[in-house]
Amino acid sequence: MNGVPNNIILVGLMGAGKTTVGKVLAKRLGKVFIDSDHEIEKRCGVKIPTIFEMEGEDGFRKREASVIKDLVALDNIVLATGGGSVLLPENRENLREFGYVIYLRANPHDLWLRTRHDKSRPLLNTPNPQKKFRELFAIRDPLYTSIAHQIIDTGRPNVNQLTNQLVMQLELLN
Ligand SMILES: Nc1ncnc2c1ncn2[C@@H]1O[C@H](COP(=O)(O)OP(=O)(O)O)[C@@H](O)[C@H]1O
Ligand SMILES: O=C(O)C1=C[C@@H](OP(=O)(O)O)[C@@H](O)[C@H](O)C1
Ligand SMILES: [Mg+2]
Repeated sequence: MNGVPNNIILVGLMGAGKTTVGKVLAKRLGKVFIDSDHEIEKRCGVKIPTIFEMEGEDGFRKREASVIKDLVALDNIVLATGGGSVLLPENRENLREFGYVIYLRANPHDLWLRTRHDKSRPLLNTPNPQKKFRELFAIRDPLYTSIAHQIIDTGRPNVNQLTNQLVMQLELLN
């Protein structure tokens, strides 16, 4: 591969840091940052909770698959995906082929701590979001792992430390 791969894809559960780390990482690497959720919102003209309200999760997944299919035609980007992007086999294939997939991993408790004040994630709008995170982790951790070229545990370091670590590791790839 010789150094930093052309396209870098961040996957992981809600709160893993895909959007936050992705932005900083793209800047550091001189790549364009794209977030598939922002792209879906741009195309629809409404926010994600509204899409879930109007079309349900299935409707959202169809839009997400269509956006991912278009984004993997680009080049030299850092792509932050939505946490559920790995559910469809079609997306997993597209993402894995597109570039270097990094799974930002965190435990359900830390993910809950990071997201509990943010109301923009419809799947967490339940009486017991901590339980929801445990359930999502059980289903999705194997899916993220199945397409990842690299798995990073995000427990301790802050966003900047994490990005520094990632840049170093990417530069050392061969
Ligand atoms: N490694 C980290 N350490 C501490 N806080 C983090 C870390 N990664 C992300 N966060 C915080 O968690 C929240 C969710 O991050 P975000 O980038 O939106 O996650 P995602 O896009 O994966 O759902 C943000 O407030 C962000 O600052
Ligand atoms: O995990 C999921 O199914 C989702 C994650 C969200 O993105 P983040 O992972 O960036 O929070 C967003 O795509 C939507 O609310 C559904
Ligand atoms: Mg995000």
